[in-house]
Amino acid sequence: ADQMPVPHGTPQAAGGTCCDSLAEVRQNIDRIDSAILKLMAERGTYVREAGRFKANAASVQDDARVARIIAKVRAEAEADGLSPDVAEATYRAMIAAFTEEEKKQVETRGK
Ligand SMILES: O=C(O)C(=O)C[C@]1(C(=O)O)C=C[C@@H](O)C=C1
Repeated sequence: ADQMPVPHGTPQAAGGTCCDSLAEVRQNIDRIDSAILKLMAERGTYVREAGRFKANAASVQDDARVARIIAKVRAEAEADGLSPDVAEATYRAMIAAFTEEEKKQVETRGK
């Protein structure tokens, strides 16, 4: 309904082979989101594992480690053709949420 009869410009995704419709664009975004979520779930299992090595909730947050992750993520994003700012914003939000979960885990575990 909100699609234009003729799209602007030429396709840029999948080596210029996609897409012919907004529906096709969104099918691909949904497919990629499912893959990202599986990787996030796997990442979460290792964040939980990191919690096993933290003495207490106050030591969960490691700002130096976060700074190293962000620097690496920005460089990799650049090399992959992804905006480093988009990558950094996404990672800061993701790490903040994982950090909260890890803090709760460490607070509530048996001593
Ligand atoms: O590397 C750690 O020590 C972690 O707990 C994992 C993680 C992350 O999500 O990458 C989470 C919290 C810390 O602030 C740093 C990094």
